[in-house]
Amino acid sequence: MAEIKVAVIGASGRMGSEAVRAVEAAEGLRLVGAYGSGDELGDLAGADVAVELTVPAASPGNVAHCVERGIHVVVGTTGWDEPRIAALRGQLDAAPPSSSGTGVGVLIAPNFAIGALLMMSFAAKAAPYFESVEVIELHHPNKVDAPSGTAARTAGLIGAARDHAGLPPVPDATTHDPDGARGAQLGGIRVHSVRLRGLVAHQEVLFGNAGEQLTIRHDSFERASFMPGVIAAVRAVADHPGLTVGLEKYLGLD
Ligand SMILES: NC(=O)c1ccc[n+]([C@@H]2O[C@H](COP(=O)([O-])OP(=O)(O)OC[C@H]3O[C@@H](n4cnc5c(N)ncnc54)[C@H](O)[C@@H]3O)[C@@H](O)[C@H]2O)c1
Ligand SMILES: O=C(O)C1=N[C@H](C(=O)O)CCC1
Repeated sequence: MAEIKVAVIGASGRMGSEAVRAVEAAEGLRLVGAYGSGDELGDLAGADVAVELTVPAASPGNVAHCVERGIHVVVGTTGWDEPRIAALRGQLDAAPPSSSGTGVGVLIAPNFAIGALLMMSFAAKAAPYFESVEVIELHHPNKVDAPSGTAARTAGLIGAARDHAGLPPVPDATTHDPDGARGAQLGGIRVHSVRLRGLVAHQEVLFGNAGEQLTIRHDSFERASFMPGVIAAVRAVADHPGLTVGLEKYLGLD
């Protein structure tokens, strides 16, 4: 297999610095560029694949820059809502071919950890069987976005599974909540965001029926937990032209 040239955007950050080390240690991958805030991206030093790990405000611009140059992108940055995704689809339609002559591939991965992918898959599987469900995501206090990308994705999967099963809305008698104590509502699913010193990235999905509860919990204790997924995505993105949302699609876990 030919060597894959990789650039990391957001290379000084918590995830980016870990990704730099993981790429350097991975067989068949060569780190050709590491970019931080304010750096000129240019042609990304001839990279075949860019790993984008920055902030929601910068990510769409960075991804567009890569796509316009035929560079595949693995995106870990959160904040990719529907309007942003629609704009990216348009950019992909107009993209030049990649260095290998194939269509450009972009993966948006709300979570790279294998356990988190399974947690989301299990939650989608359980969703049709429970009357009530709520998502609690818990992260380090330096995180700038809420709810987490993982929680938004989980709520979307659960909502779709409930709709498909013809379930009614989640029961909730609340009529007075002036301070937003019931959390955010994403597609009809309540999501609660905790920010606590000492945490990394954690999520619980609570399902309830009369007389029983199912809790599905995932914990990332270290950012090392994300790196096998980042490397797998870098290796696979060129084989998946166009936009893919969710690493589970590459791994056959969906
Ligand atoms: N998909 C996953 O599994 C996963 C896991 C952890 C974090 N994340 C997400 O990854 C993103 C980064 O998280 P983090 O904890 O590393 O954040 P961080 O704040 O530690 O790092 C972000 C870095 O991006 C840099 N940056 C900002 N604008 C930039 C630009 N225009 N060009 C280049 N660099 C720029 C910042 O200077 C900083 O070094 C967040 O959106 C987070 O939610 C995703
Ligand atoms: O630390 C973060 O920030 C994380 N962001 C992603 C999210 O928002 O879901 C993945 C988990 C860690």
